[in-house]
Formats: sequence, C-alpha cells, structure tokens
Amino acid sequence: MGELWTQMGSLMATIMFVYAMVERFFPAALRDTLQIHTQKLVNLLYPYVQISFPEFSGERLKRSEAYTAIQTYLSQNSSQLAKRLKAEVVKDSQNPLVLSMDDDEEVTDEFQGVKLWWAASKTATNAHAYSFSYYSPPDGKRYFKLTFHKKHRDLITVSYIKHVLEEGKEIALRNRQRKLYTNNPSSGWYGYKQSKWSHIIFEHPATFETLAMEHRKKEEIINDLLKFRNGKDYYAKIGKAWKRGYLLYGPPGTGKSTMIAAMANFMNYDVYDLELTAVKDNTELRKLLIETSSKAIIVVEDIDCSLDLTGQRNMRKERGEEEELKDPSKKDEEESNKSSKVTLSGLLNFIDGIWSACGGERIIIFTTNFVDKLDPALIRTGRMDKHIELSYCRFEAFKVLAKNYLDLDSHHLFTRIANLLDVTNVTPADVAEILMPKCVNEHIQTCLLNLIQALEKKVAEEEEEESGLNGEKDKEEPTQQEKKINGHTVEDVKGNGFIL
Ligand SMILES: Nc1ncnc2c1ncn2[C@@H]1O[C@H](COP(=O)(O)OP(=O)(O)OP(=O)(O)O)[C@@H](O)[C@H]1O
Ligand SMILES: [Mg+2]
Repeated sequence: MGELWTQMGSLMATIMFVYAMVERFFPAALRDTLQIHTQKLVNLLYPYVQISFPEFSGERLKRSEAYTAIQTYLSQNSSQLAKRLKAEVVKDSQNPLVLSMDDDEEVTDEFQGVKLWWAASKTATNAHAYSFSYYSPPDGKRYFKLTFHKKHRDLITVSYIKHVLEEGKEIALRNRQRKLYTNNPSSGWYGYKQSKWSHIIFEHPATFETLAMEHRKKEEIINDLLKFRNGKDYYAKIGKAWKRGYLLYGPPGTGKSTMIAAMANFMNYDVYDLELTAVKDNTELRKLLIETSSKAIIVVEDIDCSLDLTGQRNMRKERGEEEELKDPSKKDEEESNKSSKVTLSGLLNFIDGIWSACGGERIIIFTTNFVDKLDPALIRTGRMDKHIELSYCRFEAFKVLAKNYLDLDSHHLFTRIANLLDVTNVTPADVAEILMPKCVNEHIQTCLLNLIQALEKKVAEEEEEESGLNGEKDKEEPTQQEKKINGHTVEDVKGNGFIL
C-alpha cells in the first residue's frame, strides 16, 4: 500500500505541476475549462475518496466529538498495528494511559469486506514566519484522514462512519470511570464554580454474585435489566421513553442500597443520588433532572422520609387545614419555613412527565422501608415498573453470604442454620456482620457457631416475647386505641426494632 501511495503521490504532483505551468500560458477565459478537465483527469486516475475529520471544527474551541470517537475507535486497533504510538493520560478513564497512533501514522481497517485506510495527520505551520520570533511556532491542526475506493462511497459514508462513531463512543463509555453524583443545594448553583451535581468516582464493589437473595429473584432482575439495556428500538417502537422505574422495599439492612450498587456495576451506569430534602421546589427538581446524563441510575433513598409523600401526608393536610381555619397567616409562615416544597405531582412529573424522556436510558430507583405508607399514585403500575422486595435472610441468601465472607460452599452446620433461618427474621446485614471473621486466625467453624448461637438466642427471645404477649392478651384484650403507640401499630413498632 505504501508503494502505491508513493506512486499516486508523485503522479498527482506531476499533474499539478504540469497544470500550474500550462495554466500560465492559457487565456483567463479558458482557465475554468482547463481546471474542470484537469480535475476529471485526476478523478479518473485517482479512484480514491478522502474524508478528513479535524480535531477542532467550527468557530468554537471545542474538540470535535467525531475526532474523539474516531481516536478512541482507532486506539483499539492502532495500538497493535501502528509502529509509532502516542501515549496520553486521559481523565476519568479506567485505564488512564491511552495509546493512539502518532502523527503521520497509517492503519488499515476492514468493514464488510471493504478495506480502508486511516491516517493521523497534522497541517503544516509556517515555521519560517517564526524564525526570528521569540515564540515557537504553534502546533499544526490535527486531523484524521479516511481513504477508501470511490466505488464504496455509499457504504462508507452512510454505514461505516456511523459504525465508527458509535463504536468509539461505546468504547469510551466502557472505559470511563463511573461516577457517583449528589445534588448541591441551589445556593451553590450560580457563580464561578456553578454546578448542580457534585461527584466522586463510583467504586462500590457490590455485584449480583455477591448479593444475597434468592437465585430465581436475582435472575429475574438481571433479565429485566438486560431487556431494558437492549430495548432502545423496542421502546421507540411502542412510543415509550427509554426509562424504567424500580421500587426497592424491605426492612433496614436487607440490601436495598447494595442492590443499587450491584445494578450500577452490572449496567455500567453512573449513579445520581438525589437528596430530595435539598431541593427547594419542583422547578429545581426539573433542572436537576435535565442535568443528568443518559446511562444513569437516579436514586431517591428512603422516599418516605424525603418528602411529605406518605400516608401521613393526608393526616398533616387535614391538620393543616384545621389550623389554617383558625389562623390563616400560619400556613404561609409554615410554607416559607419548609426547606423543600417539592410536591407529589412534581415528583410524578419527574418520573414520567415529558421532561423525563430527555436523555433516555435512565433507571429511576426509589427505596423505602415502609411500602404500605407510600401514596398509591407514586407506586402504581406503570410508574414504578417493578417492585422488588428485599426480605430477611433465608438459607439461599445465607449461602451467598457464606461464600462471600468465608469462601464456603457447604458445611455440616448448614442444616442447623437453615432450620433456624426458617423460624426467625434476621437481616442479611446482621448475618454478614456475624459471619465476618473478627481476627485473622478465627476459624470458619467458630464464625458459623457464632451465627448459630446468635440465631438460637433470637429464637428464644422471640418465643419468650410471644408467650408473654399471649399471657397478657389472655388477661385483658387491649382496645384498638391502646394498640396504637404514637400513631404506629404494634407491628410498625416491632418492625422498627423496638422491643415492646
Ligand atoms: N442482600 C444482601 N447481600 C449482601 N450483603 C448485604 C445484603 N443486605 C445487606 N448486606 C450487607 O449489609 C450492609 C447494609 O446493607 P444495605 O445498606 O444495602 O441495606 P439497606 O436495605 O439499604 O438498609 P437501609 O434501609 O437502612 O438503607 C451492606 O453493606 C452489606 O454488606
Ligand atoms: Mg440503604
């Protein structure tokens, strides 16, 4: 190929030279005709088409997206094929040292059986003009040049370039370091360092393999996520925004936050941890949404605590209305004191209003400990597409934890543990804590025995508690009013870990 280029190059130079010489002797009126014919001759002898992709295009000093994507695409091939490489440190990449081909290097590529050539080039600068200058000449403008046979013009300009750009972006996305964002209070949105979200590198190690839950349930979630990830065309076909809502519910310590991390790692998405109490109103909420990238998981943890969206909402509303009747000025005062005025309708708009479709490929996750207390409008089907219950640790989940913490697949104590886990409710967080060896030389069997001891103690306590309750019940059946403690039923209080 190199030889061919050299021959072509000298042929072109000869034609241009002859053209320049002849042109001087031609009358001005005939020059245009001469130029057209010369061009035709060049086209005839040189059957290749060239496209260049400059690094900086337009008037704005912004690096061209196409150039970056091509560079990423080529760096995959060029690092093996090119002989002269350029090493660059790229921010936010998993592998910060990226090798790409150096200036004036050339690599070949193949697409659907068609061969094409990529070259990295630089425009020459007039170094002569700087020969007496204190300053060194500026660097020439870089560009990539794509050369291919003209008979493949349609294939290359339509399909190949699209393929390169998409692939380049995809590789960059795969290699980037994912981030965990949190929203800034709106007081910090303006001024010199304005930003609505702050971020750090997302490095949570949780995966679906290390997540303790029933295998069948786990598979179902993974399949759901896969279907979502590959569903771009499907969502477009059915006319639905490409997003999915999950509601994770279950008692504290059952792995809701761990599951979000596992989902983010599985999907390779960024995580936006939205702190609703720091959002002043619905407009701010919308602005935050617009500033999120695609391929993101937007999380609102403990939705019942973040907002006035729970069943208590109605109670407070009623109480508020009563007080307002007595003293109308009180309502305004209360409103201005409240830090967040995000309303249920604002949040619903955030989830499935027209703005929520911008960007695409987003997952919205709400977590709560009390699913029953959420407003039905928030969790109705279609809004939160999938409700996932994270429950207490049963034997199947325990086996995952034993593998994670003790690297253990089976043990003769497992049967005893399975029986105990069947009759008592302990969270995976509690089990994990007990299983974790407390010192370097703690034996596996000791950890398992510690767990059995803790579980037996819990079962005994629960039995004692139950027999005590039954005894009191026999004495006197409490009234409905007495069953409520500070507005919570006995079940609620137990769920919170209080002992009656
Ligand atoms: N299902 C699980 N699989 C693996 N580890 C778990 C699981 N559940 C809990 N853990 C362990 O317990 C710790 C606490 O779990 P996590 O923060 O995910 O609970 P949570 O449901 O989000 O609790 P909360 O409702 O209080 O936010 C985690 O760091 C993890 O080590
Ligand atoms: Mg949590």
